[in-house]
Amino acid sequence: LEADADANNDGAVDPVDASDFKFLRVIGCGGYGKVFQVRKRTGRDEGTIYAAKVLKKASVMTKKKDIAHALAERSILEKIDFPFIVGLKYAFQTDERLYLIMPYLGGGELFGVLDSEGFLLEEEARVYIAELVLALEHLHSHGVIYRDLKPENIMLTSDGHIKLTDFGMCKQLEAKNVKTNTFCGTLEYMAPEVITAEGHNCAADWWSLGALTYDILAGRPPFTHPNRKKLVDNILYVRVQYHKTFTSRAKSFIRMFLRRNPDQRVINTDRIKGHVFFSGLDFDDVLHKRVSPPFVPTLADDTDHKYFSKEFTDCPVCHSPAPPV
Ligand SMILES: c1ccc2[nH]c(C3CCN(c4ncnc5[nH]ncc45)CC3)nc2c1
Repeated sequence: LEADADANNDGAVDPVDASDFKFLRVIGCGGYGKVFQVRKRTGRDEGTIYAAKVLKKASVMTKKKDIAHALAERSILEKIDFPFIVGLKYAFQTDERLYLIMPYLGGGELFGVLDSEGFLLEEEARVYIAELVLALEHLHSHGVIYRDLKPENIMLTSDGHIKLTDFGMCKQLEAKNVKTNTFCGTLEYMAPEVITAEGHNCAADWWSLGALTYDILAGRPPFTHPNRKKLVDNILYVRVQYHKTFTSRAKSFIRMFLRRNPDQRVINTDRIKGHVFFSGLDFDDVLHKRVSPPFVPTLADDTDHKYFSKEFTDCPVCHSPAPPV
């Protein structure tokens, strides 16, 4: 794979493998693998900090088609280069593991900001929503449906702008319990047609954007319930309630997307970007990061992991940072 290479000084390419990285700490852990903070030991980018997602093949890819699917999805990521979508810097594999090396995003999850703020004002929220609109527009223009847009997949860079991460390869596999084949991930932002597996297209991502916008403004998703069955029923059948703090333009914006019939959902990005919710916001300024984000992480250095859960970074037992062999 072309991503298995690292141009050296004379332009020749050297293969990259796990030994080219010092594994510093765990920053994410799921049923099918872990994500480590790593430092490159070699090449022109020696010293650079990356996030290394390490996927255990045996536990996730029991069929050749799963491996083919993961590699195909990986090759899409290698070709996508967009300000609000995390890139794939290197990708390589051993017999046991798949390695995806991505730029390290020190700001942690967007919703870490919201956890500390509770909810955002419309003026603040719409900067993030505008960046997400551009990210979805770009993905869809490349024929990629994100399908799993949710808070934990939206990270912040050190300058406070957003990056979409993961693209569902691991999360999709991680979320699907291979034994029962039932989806066990986050349902709150998932479109009805994805939940009922009726097949979906890019409209599913716009539903999720509506649910995310509601959450950022209200401090909770539009559909919640402690019981998963009742949560699904709410998503499929219950009318959305808007607190009186929602402005009419915010309700109008969200209502474009929270329509249960995907054919009635607004998916035209000119109409979306032209909505009064974004009035006064220049999307060319958004694209070129000329619009300041509402929050800029305060990071001491390029390895600062203060916005990552100590459950991972400090756990000495189950998450040893020793390089996976
Ligand atoms: C399987 C198992 C555990 C996982 N943890 C993740 C998260 C971990 C945090 N992420 C990132 N953090 C920092 N820089 C990052 N750059 N790119 C991503 C990233 C996002 C992914 N995905 C997983 C999939």
